Amino acid sequence: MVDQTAAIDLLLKRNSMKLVQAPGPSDEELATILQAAMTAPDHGALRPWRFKVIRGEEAVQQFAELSFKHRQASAMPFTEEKLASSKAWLADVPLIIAVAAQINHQVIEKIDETEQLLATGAAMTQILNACHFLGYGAFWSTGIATYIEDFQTAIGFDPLDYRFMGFIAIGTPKMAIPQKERPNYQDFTTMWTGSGN
Ligand SMILES: Cc1cc2nc3c(=O)[nH]c(=O)nc-3n(C[C@H](O)[C@H](O)[C@H](O)COP(=O)(O)O)c2cc1C
Repeated sequence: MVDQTAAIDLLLKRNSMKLVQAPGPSDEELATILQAAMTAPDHGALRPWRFKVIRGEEAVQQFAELSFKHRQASAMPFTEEKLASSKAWLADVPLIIAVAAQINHQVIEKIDETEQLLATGAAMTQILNACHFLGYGAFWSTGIATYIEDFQTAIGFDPLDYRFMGFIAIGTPKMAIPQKERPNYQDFTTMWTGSGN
């Protein structure tokens, strides 16, 4: 029996956590996290999301080095300070899931690119939620080289076919995750009661 109050309480407490370390999710937990992404809303059941799992020290470091190489060769290289802090961050991350939307051009008149991006973003949110539910820290980043086309191609997301949406760094939180003060939904919400209002 699902404890609905506990489930909602947990959902309301979701926070991103950037500072993570090993251990990352087990094989079984990783499967659960990725399966959670399959529950994302998805117009036309296109399943536009594509995931690349980058797991373990060697793979994560190769991904990091490739990102930094492209960033430093770009028109907007990091400062030495920013480079050092970004390297220090990724040095401890045990798992990265890089995500792209594979755009289906056949259906684009009915289900446009924005909708396909939204479905992929929703899948990424489900990954964040699943990590949180399992007690892992997770952080969605579009930093470093995410928007550099040569980097996108290098990791297998050729921009002709894919829209790279960034990566999620996942692991054991390095410290208790601080609970953020969230805005009140009422500040973002009005009632619409008909055209007379
Ligand atoms: C599409 C997207 C890209 C993001 N990219 C970055 C990023 O590159 N750097 C960063 O500091 N935060 C980035 N964030 C924000 C963090 O993932 C996180 O949401 C933020 O720190 C607020 O924490 P919260 O999720 O607990 O509210 C991004 C969020 C989204 C949705």
